[in-house]
This record gives sequence, structure tokens and C-alpha cells, in this order.
Amino acid sequence: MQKLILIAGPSGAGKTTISEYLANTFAIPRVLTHTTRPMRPEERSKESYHFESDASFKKLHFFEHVKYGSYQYGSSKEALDQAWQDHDLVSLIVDIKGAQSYLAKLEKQVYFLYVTASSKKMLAERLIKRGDDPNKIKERLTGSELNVLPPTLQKYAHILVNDDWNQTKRQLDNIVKELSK
Ligand SMILES: Nc1ncnc2c1ncn2[C@@H]1O[C@H](COP(=O)(O)OP(=O)(O)OP(=O)(O)O)[C@@H](O)[C@H]1O
Ligand SMILES: Nc1nc2c(ncn2[C@@H]2O[C@H](COP(=O)(O)O)[C@@H](O)[C@H]2O)c(=O)[nH]1
Repeated sequence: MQKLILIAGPSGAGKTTISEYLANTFAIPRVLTHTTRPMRPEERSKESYHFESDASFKKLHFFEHVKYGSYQYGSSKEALDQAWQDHDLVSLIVDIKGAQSYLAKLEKQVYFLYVTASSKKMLAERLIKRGDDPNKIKERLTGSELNVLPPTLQKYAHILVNDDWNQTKRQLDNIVKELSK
């Protein structure tokens, strides 16, 4: 069965780092999504996201889309189906609302990986080190943007506390082994 490793969690938890590890170690590609936010220095167009203007974003057809902070984000079923043509296991990063949409629509095809860290302090320190704007960090680590796991999604979530990268890698290796059986 084609499966989707759906990754969600707070900003700085390590979602992108994990998806890159899955791609580099197991050739599990990440399905790219679309955003209107500006590119970060370490990002590349069509590798990190499809970067859109407000006008080009409006023209696209999405499976689900959300406003997160000041920007729009959206993902398409076409991109997922295209990735599934070549790979039975793919990953996708979304916020909690996006995770709800995928779990509701794709059900058992989804392996929901909720990534977090032990403290907000740890998340904030990582975002500072990544070079994020301190005002945006505050915004991202409060309210709905913190991507707290709601009680309704707890039964679907495989929770990964990404404090220690070596331990995380071992956990990911086991997850992929199970999903590849
Ligand atoms: N286990 C870890 N220990 C220390 N630093 C980590 C760990 N995992 C990831 N990082 C670092 O933390 C920073 C944030 O990671 P990453 O960009 O993957 O988070 P994210 O969840 O995708 O965040 P966002 O939602 O804001 O895009 C990066 O600089 C990354 O290298
Ligand atoms: N529901 C969706 N959420 C998405 C999508 N693409 C990314 N995201 C989530 O947005 C926030 C912010 O991302 P960032 O790259 O600016 O840090 C984060 O929680 C992502 O998981 C999408 O297509 N749909």
C-alpha cells in the first residue's frame, strides 16, 4: 500500500531535518508544498517549497490550504499522487490543520509523525541559531501556531521527541523498517 509519512509539530522541532534524513538515507522523497512566505537563506526554490506570489497561489488547486502567520501554505493531491507513482513511501510536512485534513481523507494510508522537543526554550534556541527573526519566533511559539497536538489527533500520532539527533535517527530507522515490511 502506498503510504504517507505525515510530519507535523512545533516550529524548530526538526520536521524539515527529519524529512531530509528520510530522503537522503532511505530515498523517501518529500512532497513539496506551496507557500507565499519569503525564501530563507538556506532554502532553494522547488527544493524547499514552490514559492508563490499571492496571485499565483490563488490560481492553484489545493487538497488543503491554511494561513499560518502572515502567509499562505497549500498542498495538492496531484503532487502526492505523482510522488507515489515512483515511491510507495513519501513524506509531507504540514501544520496541525493540514494533518487533520490528511488524516480525515487518507486515513490508514497516513503514518502520522508528530515531532516535538522537550521545551519551548529548546525550540526557541534552535530558531535563533537558524537565524529566524526574533519577533517571528515569539509568534510561532504561541497560540495555534505552536502546533500543539490536539486530543482528537492523539490516537493517530506517533510522537517523536527530537532532543537528541542520534536517538532520533535510530527511531526513524526503526519506523522506516516497520513501514517497509
Ligand atoms: N535533534 C536536534 N538537535 C539540535 N538541533 C536540531 C535537532 N533537530 C533539528 N535541529 C536544528 O534545529 C533547527 C530547526 O530544525 P528544522 O528547520 O528541521 O525545524 P522545523 O520543525 O522544520 O521548523 P519550521 O516549522 O520552523 O520550519 C535547524 O537548524 C536544525 O538543524
Ligand atoms: N497545512 C499545511 N501546512 C503546511 C504546508 N506547507 C508547510 N506547512 C506548515 O506551515 C508551517 C510553517 O512552515 P515554515 O516552512 O514557514 O516553517 C509549518 O508548520 C509547516 O508544517 C501545507 O501545504 N499545508
